[in-house]
Amino acid sequence: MASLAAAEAAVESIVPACMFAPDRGCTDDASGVEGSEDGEDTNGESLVLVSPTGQQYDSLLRHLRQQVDEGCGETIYVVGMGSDGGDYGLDAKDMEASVATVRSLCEQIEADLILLRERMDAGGRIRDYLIRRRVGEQDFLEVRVAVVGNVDAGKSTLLGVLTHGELDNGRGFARQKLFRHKHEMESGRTSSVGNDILGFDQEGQVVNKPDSHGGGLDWTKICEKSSKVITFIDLAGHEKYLKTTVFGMTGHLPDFCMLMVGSNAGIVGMTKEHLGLALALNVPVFVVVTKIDMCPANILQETLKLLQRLLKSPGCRKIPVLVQNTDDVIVTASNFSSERMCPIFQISNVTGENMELLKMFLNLLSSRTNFNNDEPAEFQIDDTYSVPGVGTVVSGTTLRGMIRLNDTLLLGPDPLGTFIPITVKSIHRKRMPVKEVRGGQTASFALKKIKRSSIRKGMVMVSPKLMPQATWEFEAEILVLHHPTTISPRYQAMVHCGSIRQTATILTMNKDCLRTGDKAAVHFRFIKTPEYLHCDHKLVFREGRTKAVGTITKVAQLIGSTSASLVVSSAAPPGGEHAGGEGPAGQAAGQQEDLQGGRGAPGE
Ligand SMILES: Nc1nc2c(ncn2[C@@H]2O[C@H](COP(=O)(O)OP(=O)(O)OP(=O)(O)O)[C@@H](O)[C@H]2O)c(=O)[nH]1
Repeated sequence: MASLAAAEAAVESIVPACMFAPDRGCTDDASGVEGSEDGEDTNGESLVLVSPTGQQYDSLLRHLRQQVDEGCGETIYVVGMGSDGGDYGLDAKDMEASVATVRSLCEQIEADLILLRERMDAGGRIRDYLIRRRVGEQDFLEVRVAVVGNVDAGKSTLLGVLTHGELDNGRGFARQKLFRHKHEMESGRTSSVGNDILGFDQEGQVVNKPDSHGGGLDWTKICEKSSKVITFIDLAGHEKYLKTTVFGMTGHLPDFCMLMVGSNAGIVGMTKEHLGLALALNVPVFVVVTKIDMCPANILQETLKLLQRLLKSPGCRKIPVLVQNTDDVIVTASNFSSERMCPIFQISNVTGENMELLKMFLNLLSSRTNFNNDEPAEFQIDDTYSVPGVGTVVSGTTLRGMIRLNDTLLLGPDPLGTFIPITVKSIHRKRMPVKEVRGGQTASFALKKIKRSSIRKGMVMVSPKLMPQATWEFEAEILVLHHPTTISPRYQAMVHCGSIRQTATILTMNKDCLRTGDKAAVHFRFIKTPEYLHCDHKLVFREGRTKAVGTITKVAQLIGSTSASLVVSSAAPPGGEHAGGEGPAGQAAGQQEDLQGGRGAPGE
């Protein structure tokens, strides 16, 4: 990415992990209450846990519940820390009493308490615990990690090693278990957006147990045994599959991005491109440097040096942190989603060196988005299948709300902007039949009486309460990351927004032309079909080497349906099926759309 490349600053040292104090402990929350209300000193917090009064206990409980909610079901909790965030430590007796208090708090919120580490300070012991809310037998916390990096960085190999528990031979052994398409098997390259899952039990142990004959993984068993499931979105490294990679990053809603770098090859090919994409979409990135078994020490050091320069450059503004032991894992995982920190792991898929640190880190990652189950449901479709004996199946991500069996949702928009009512007849989550799915969960739905050909990626299934509208046009604030010359009205490129992927034309913009580095408010129009869009959604606008990122600011409403039973589509696509780029820019715009802020009132 040009802006990254241009901006690499020569800053040298990698920041040690220890400079980041764990910030998700009980300290600041509870102490804010106890410290001030009860006049405790800075060590008051650690002592409050030893024998809390009824009032203190209630406040500790309230704060723990809030922390766990904010952490989407889990948090790292430090026992023996002062209210100023400093380490104080407790003697064995006080530690025992404090842990008993925390355990009792955990029982109240139905969570497990798992010891991560114990360290000694001048005042005594300090312990970090993982507190994870218990979920039902069929339920688990879900975290999505997009896996990117240049060709040959070892992405598929690492996923093979992690999910199948067997090391690689350096000649492609581990990755064979993941290949899904024949041409990939032949060329050894990943072209599809693949999904692999890694389950962790309450103790943080990997539960994946490949079948001893075929080496296959039983997803149902993994999910049943897991309290946390990491879904890896394995994205292609080769430039020719960039479209798929961008789709994976926008459409599969990753919580985090794992950027893989081959230590011997260094920062080459698509590495910067992929990093830039993650940054543009605000997805926190951690880096895994592979092949350390075969890399001479001086080359590894050079790669690490270039990597940290890139991460610290003004285009990235990250704080690279080398993860070398379990303490570093806990500190980086505790601060990862909130800070600008970028943890860096150095691993070998062949010897397994540092693999345990990476696994521990993955187990401690928590989803970044808190979903409210009471909101009207919204599900975005990122793939469709025809399953023999079942019919049409759509897969995708639940963006919000809950979807239950037999719910009626509106599916659309079709090329006319229409949404049609459909009933959910069966739901699968990670290949398991379930009765409901919630915001943040991926799922597949079997749909009755609908042809696969009438469903596109980018369509949605939403609650009728949302009265969905389709739109041909929208406005976005965009930043041009790279363009060889200048962009002006009528320019066309592919817009990626969530699972939408469609060419759009620039109708107007608030500047005459745009060059690399320019920001502008741009009015776009899709060329083929209207789409279901939201304000504030991130988008990527790209064509060849041209890349821009942005945020939707206004959505023009054109057509839609207002209830499950009422389907309205009075307007034909203005300018015909392929209007964009042909007729004058203003012609279509002049018909009936009016750019409104937000989603506005539903149309008729
Ligand atoms: N010695 C050694 N070889 C490795 C390691 N990781 C991967 N390899 C080898 O590197 C080659 C490329 O690995 P892949 O996993 O296919 O790379 P990729 O990043 O998935 O490549 P694409 O799918 O094309 O994007 C394979 O031959 C692996 O066996 C490692 O840690 N050490």
